[in-house]
Amino acid sequence: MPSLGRLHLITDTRPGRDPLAVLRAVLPVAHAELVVQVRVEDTATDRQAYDLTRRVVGLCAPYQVTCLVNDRLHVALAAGAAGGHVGADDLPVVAARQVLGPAAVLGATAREPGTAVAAVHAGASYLGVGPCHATTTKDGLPPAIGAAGVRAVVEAVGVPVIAIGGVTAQRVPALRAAGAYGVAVVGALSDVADPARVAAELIRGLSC
Ligand SMILES: Cc1ncc(COP(=O)(O)OP(=O)(O)O)c(N)n1
Ligand SMILES: Cc1nc(C(=O)O)sc1CCOP(=O)(O)O
Ligand SMILES: [Mg+2]
Repeated sequence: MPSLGRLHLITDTRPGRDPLAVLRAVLPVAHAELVVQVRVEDTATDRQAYDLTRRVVGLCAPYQVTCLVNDRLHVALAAGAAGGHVGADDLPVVAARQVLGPAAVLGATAREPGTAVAAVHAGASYLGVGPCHATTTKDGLPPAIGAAGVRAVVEAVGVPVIAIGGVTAQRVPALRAAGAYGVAVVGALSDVADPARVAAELIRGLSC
């Protein structure tokens, strides 16, 4: 299993966004500290997800950057990604592990310690934990759990915890202090004029 980067860039495929331009800017700054999770809108076709993933895998390869695919594990396998990420509406973690095989990176969403422990027993190699803070990127999320909620999960499991939801460079130190191994971001890198500069700030915070 590849060692896990601490900065997870989740592709922003909302209208008007250019996830590949953001990735091209961030890769030379982040190198192997980066993980890219290809996440497409539910309305996207598998072909669109596959084509985007192939391009991401191709961009990541020279930097030894891990590429994962959200939800659509068949796309991950077909496109040569290193693994995938599943949540409560996706394949159960144990089934996702069967699909991907023992060597793949498999992330699972957990919002509290009980789900987190179950996901690790079922085969998750890391956990996405949140929403840490309010976010406008995704609708329908439960209330933010804050750094304290992240700490509760960290104390319950032995796999890397990736904090997600409203994460900014300013918020990284508190999340790291709570035991987060890394962070996953959409808007922090997609909604800014200079994603390379922000990626460098995020990585500085994650290195402490
Ligand atoms: C790192 C990380 N953490 C959490 C999620 C959310 O996954 P999920 O709950 O399945 O929701 P969708 O992203 O599928 O809408 C994630 N993708 N990555
Ligand atoms: C895709 C996703 N999942 C979340 C969860 O808590 O499960 S929060 C989120 C969106 C994160 O975007 P931003 O960095 O712009 O807040
Ligand atoms: Mg999902």
